[in-house]
Amino acid sequence: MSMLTKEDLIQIRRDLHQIPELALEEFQTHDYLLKEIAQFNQEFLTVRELPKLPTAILVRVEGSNPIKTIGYRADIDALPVTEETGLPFSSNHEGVMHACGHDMHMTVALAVLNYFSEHQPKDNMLFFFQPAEEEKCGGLLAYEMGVFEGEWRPDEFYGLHDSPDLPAGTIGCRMGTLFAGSTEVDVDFIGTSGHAAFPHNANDMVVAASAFIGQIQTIVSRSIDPVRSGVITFGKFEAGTIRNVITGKAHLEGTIRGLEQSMIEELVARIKDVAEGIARSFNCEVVPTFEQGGYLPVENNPELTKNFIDYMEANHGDQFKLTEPAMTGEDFGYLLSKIPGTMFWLGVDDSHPLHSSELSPSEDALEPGVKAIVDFLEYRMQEEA
Ligand SMILES: CC(=O)N[C@@H](CCC[C@H](N)C(=O)O)C(=O)O
Repeated sequence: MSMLTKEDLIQIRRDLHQIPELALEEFQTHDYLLKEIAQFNQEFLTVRELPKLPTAILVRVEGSNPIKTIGYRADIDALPVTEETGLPFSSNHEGVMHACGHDMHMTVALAVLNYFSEHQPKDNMLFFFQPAEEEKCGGLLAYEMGVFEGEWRPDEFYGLHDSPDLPAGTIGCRMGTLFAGSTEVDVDFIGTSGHAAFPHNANDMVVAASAFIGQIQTIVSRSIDPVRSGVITFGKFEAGTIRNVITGKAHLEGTIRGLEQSMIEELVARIKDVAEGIARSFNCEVVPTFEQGGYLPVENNPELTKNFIDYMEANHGDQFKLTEPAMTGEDFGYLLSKIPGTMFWLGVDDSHPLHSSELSPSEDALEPGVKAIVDFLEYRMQEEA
């Protein structure tokens, strides 16, 4: 088992929880991870940093008699959320929080790496501490800069996401699509600014953007077959500066989700229709822009995922659950489109959902999660390719 004790795991998690950083700004996190890794047995390890992706860390573990390389990825970024957990180890970074549990992901990955630094694996291993999952697609950035080449290219890739909906320590997975694809959408409104007292001399973009939001939320509910699944969420609404000025500008940021790319394309087309309609009815400019980047659906490789599920059901049956697809996005979907692998859930048993300012994953998930993953990876290396 991992040479890190439960107390070590909890301390690492809490240290990381206090220093959450946004996509591509994970500098303190990077330094913390390097410091922890430097304390591991270095005999089999090669640590690699990426000048063009300076907060990323790759660690290669030399196998004793390798026939393949197994990759394990953990995302390291946080969200612009003001923490409201009231925990004694709450975020020290104002307005930033590990509201998606990536502190848990990093802790589990460190523990798994620590184990294999003490117990040389038969096959090579590659640990990827990845920046920028929540936005800016760190996995795609790394892949496109050629990181995963030669001895740094895994033959199969694994990664997890924490799930507040599953009991602490439970592993969840499914064949096929685990997570939705997502496309980011920004919408800019251009009208005419003016005095609050003379609305007839202005063109109020708070009203136009609000009408847009109202109409947008009829797309899924009124024009999509209810047995299919799609999501449109606008999480950011910026308009205006003071109560007595009519703003001539508004800016919205949202996200579109679908389990098939065709659903996302359908929603994009309908959003464009609504934008054109609002522009006409409010006599203003409405400019939507769309960006998918690396947020492809997370498609679990059939052979590797069957192997994963069969192993978990046979050896951790009381700790394993087949799950339904989720409308979360994950840029691990991009990496899995290039390198076969499996993403799975780790239950953290919390009443608060992912991205909540009160998310508080159960630390009881850490030890059983590490053990299940170490056991599976050792099993994976016993099998011939
Ligand atoms: C697991 C998770 O919460 N992932 C994020 C991925 C965000 C992708 C992109 N920035 C977007 O907003 O579509 C999620 O929000 O699902």
